[in-house]
Amino acid sequence: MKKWVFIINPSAGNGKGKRKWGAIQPRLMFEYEYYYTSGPRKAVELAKNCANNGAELVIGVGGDGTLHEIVEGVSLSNNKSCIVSAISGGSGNDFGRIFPTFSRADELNEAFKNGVQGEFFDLGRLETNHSKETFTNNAGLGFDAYIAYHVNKSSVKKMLNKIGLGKLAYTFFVVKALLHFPLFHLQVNADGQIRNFENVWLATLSNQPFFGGGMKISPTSNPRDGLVELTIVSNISRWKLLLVFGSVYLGKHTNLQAVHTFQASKVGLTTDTITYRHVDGEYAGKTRPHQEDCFSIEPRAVASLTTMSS
Ligand SMILES: Nc1ncnc2c1ncn2[C@@H]1O[C@H](COP(=O)(O)OP(=O)(O)OP(=O)(O)O)[C@@H](O)[C@H]1O
Repeated sequence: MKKWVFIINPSAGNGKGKRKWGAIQPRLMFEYEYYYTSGPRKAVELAKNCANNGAELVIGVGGDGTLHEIVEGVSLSNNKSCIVSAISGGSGNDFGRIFPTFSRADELNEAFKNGVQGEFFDLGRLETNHSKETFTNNAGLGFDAYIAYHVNKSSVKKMLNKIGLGKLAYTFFVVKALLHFPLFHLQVNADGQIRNFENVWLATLSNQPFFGGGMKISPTSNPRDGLVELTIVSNISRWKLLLVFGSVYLGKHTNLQAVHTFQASKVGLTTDTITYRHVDGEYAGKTRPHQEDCFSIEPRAVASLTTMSS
């Protein structure tokens, strides 16, 4: 019998995921299992167990943090044919900009009746001296990770979320980061080629084009090509950096002098000072000076739903 599982993060999108699930669940016309996550990292174990117990499809209801955990969990299972999809219910939802997802109950009912097919995509891996992480969309160091760290631990965000103004917290921390973020020196080892960069704001490794809720940071990234794209922003004034962010939405930033891009299968990044890391927008610890963080791609590691065009 087909086994479909929903994993719902009730806190994603300030309750948006939970509300979407509440609207969809009563209209589902097939048998399924569903679980709520009770806190950070819980979706990893849930997804791994569901895949090991024969799930054909695991659907995450939440944002990119939730999907990050579900993809990791499925990658750790011994069920290589388990497919991951989503009902976007977070604030960013970059997973759903590139991988097929569901938004209505009738789509789910139809798909269950007709059957679904999977298509493997590449999984990003980050290995440091102290940890191992995966990434589905992107990972990186610097300014954006600093913002992710401060927003997520901030009590201001929780307070503003309660009155529906959670996005203001991001604006607050973007301004704070513009004023206070300490720039760093970065050594890049891209497939054996060494380059050095001064006054770096951020270095992002992309498995797919989108980042930070719709910014097209790496327009040429393809999650099925076995490669990762590196985007570095350096040597630009604090206020001109805002222009870079403006142009990223259109994917036009890659022509700017302050933006450097590389393609590789393996990238080592070494900073001269401590800076912040993220994987799929979730804070992932801090770098140690002069210790290399190694980013790589595991080709075709996990299955998403087949895209319409293929
Ligand atoms: N029950 C829970 N309570 C609190 N946090 C949870 C719970 N379940 C999962 N989480 C955590 O919530 C975080 C955010 O999830 P997700 O990214 O899906 O939502 P989001 O609203 O898009 O958040 P973001 O603002 O980071 O984009 C994840 O790191 C996840 O580990």
